[in-house]
Amino acid sequence: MLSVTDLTVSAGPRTSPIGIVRGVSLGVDQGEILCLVGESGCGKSMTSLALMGLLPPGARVSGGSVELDGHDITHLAPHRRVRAGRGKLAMVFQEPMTSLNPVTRIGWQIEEAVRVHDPDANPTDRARELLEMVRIPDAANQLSAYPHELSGGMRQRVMIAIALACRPRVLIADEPTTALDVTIQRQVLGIIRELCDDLDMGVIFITHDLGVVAQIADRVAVMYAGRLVETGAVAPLFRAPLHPYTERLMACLPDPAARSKGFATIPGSAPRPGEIPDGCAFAPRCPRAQDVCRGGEVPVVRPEGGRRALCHFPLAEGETA
Ligand SMILES: Nc1ncnc2c1ncn2[C@@H]1O[C@H](COP(=O)(O)OP(=O)(O)OP(=O)(O)O)[C@@H](O)[C@H]1O
Repeated sequence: MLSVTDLTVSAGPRTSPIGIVRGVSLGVDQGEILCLVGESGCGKSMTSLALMGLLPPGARVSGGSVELDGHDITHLAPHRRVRAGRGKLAMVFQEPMTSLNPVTRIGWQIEEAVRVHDPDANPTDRARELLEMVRIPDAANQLSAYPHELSGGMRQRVMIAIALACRPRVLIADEPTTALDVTIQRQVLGIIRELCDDLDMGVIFITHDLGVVAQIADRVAVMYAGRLVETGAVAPLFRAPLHPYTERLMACLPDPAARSKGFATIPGSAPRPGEIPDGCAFAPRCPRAQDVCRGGEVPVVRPEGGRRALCHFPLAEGETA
């Protein structure tokens, strides 16, 4: 349904551009949740903003394509997407308080989105229906609430309701539960899963939390230094990661049983755009790296099951980096 091919996002002068997102290819199907995971600064948000046509000033799509339902929307400005009826991608951000207008009732804010995207619908009825879809109790009365009168979890549900106003084919959720405590986080993840199934909608869920990935993902795309280094279905990827970065990232998950051993970390830090080394960008931090990793093209490994990894020395099942 959404097909991204070789997407490249650059910043800086056109004569010497800096690559932020480097040749990302991914697809999302109806009723599927794809989790995009990686360390801070690896390009997750810039990828999603490029898909939405909402890149900040200074950053631009410099290559590749984005197709939604077979239509090329790569360079379509947001208002043109709405006019062309191709605004069927919606996004939810991390902190709802910065997206909601604090001095306007939430009902009015949802109705505003309905008027733009669904002009034939009765705005108040549809706003109530959207609040019910995100399981806000007593939806009719909650329409008159101001954002500060709602909890963080309820505010994030309102943001999801606004995103659903355009009846999206694909919902992009950028760390929507990071600011929530674990019980509320679980509720919001449950709502996103249900909406994905009930509306047959694709979801790209961005997170750096592998615990969240395990709860919600159908497929996972692991990003490092602007590139997808591994993609695959969630269960085989967790059971036997192919890329040393994926395996090291998973080893960093806190394990209460091994508390006395302290926290695992990946030594060093991810390179910033403009400072990414040739060859495999993870090589300087990779325990398996050899000379061949430090220059030239990195081969694509494609074992069975639609999996894919970029690595000279992928891991066998049970092996650690
Ligand atoms: N307007 C901009 N111009 C140039 N570079 C930018 C701009 N905005 C962000 N960047 C850079 O792009 C890189 C990727 O940022 P991005 O926000 O996509 O990372 P991320 O993986 O989403 O991180 P986080 O998990 O912290 O949100 C970062 O190195 C950031 O400094």
